[in-house]
Amino acid sequence: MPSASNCRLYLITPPRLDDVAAFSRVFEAALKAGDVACVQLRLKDVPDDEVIEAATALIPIAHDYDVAFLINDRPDIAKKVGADGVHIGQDDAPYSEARKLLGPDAIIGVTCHDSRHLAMKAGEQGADYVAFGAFYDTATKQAPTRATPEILSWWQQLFEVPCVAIGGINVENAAPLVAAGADFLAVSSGVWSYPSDEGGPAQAVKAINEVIAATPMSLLEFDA
Ligand SMILES: Cc1ncc(COP(=O)(O)OP(=O)(O)O)c(N)n1
Ligand SMILES: Cc1ncsc1CCOP(=O)(O)O
Ligand SMILES: [Mg+2]
Repeated sequence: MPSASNCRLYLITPPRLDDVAAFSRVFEAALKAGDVACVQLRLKDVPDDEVIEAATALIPIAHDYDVAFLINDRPDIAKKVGADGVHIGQDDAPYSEARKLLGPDAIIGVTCHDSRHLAMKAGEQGADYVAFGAFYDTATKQAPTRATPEILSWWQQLFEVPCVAIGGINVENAAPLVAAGADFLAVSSGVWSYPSDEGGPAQAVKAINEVIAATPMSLLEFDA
């Protein structure tokens, strides 16, 4: 039986930001264009100083729009820059360490790939969300697993902790994940690489919000 979806957009920054001032302008236009619940600063293989510089520029903008700001991989940097939390993967700092460092109010999300077991473990530990993926092909990361939408329906039906869908999500392919029960769609290239002659990232944020608004939740059948 279809019911209204509460799904929201979760932005992941591009993996490199060569010009933080220029990106800040694009970032603000994107946040102005439609609902965004959360932003994750995901700069890979760059010195800490670059992460700190980007976070220092982007956090005030995110907070102006009531958007939570997370740091990828690094609870220590999240604490240092005053971020709202951290996203950790299975090869990053353990959940318990991140929670100890950041305290009870921080948002801590955990990568669970396509694993029910990892998600139940993260949920029991106290994670604020569990992330499943990759749902589609993506050039942003060599994703080690491919998830199917049934895992979202399974999680949505059984647990209170929100679930995030990630991996290759864009305006065209977002709807089945909303219908399957994703609480958040985590999107990077589907927003930042949206063609400028079609309105660029701001238009992508608007269009994904329109897809979310037009898509009721209609949970899939799953194996028990
Ligand atoms: C929301 C969200 N989900 C999954 C990931 C992937 O995290 P991880 O497996 O640690 O890989 P990297 O992002 O660190 O390359 C994520 N970052 N965000
Ligand atoms: C970080 C991450 N983890 C699994 S897929 C992925 C990449 C997300 O970026 P995109 O939305 O561009 O596929
Ligand atoms: Mg990681």
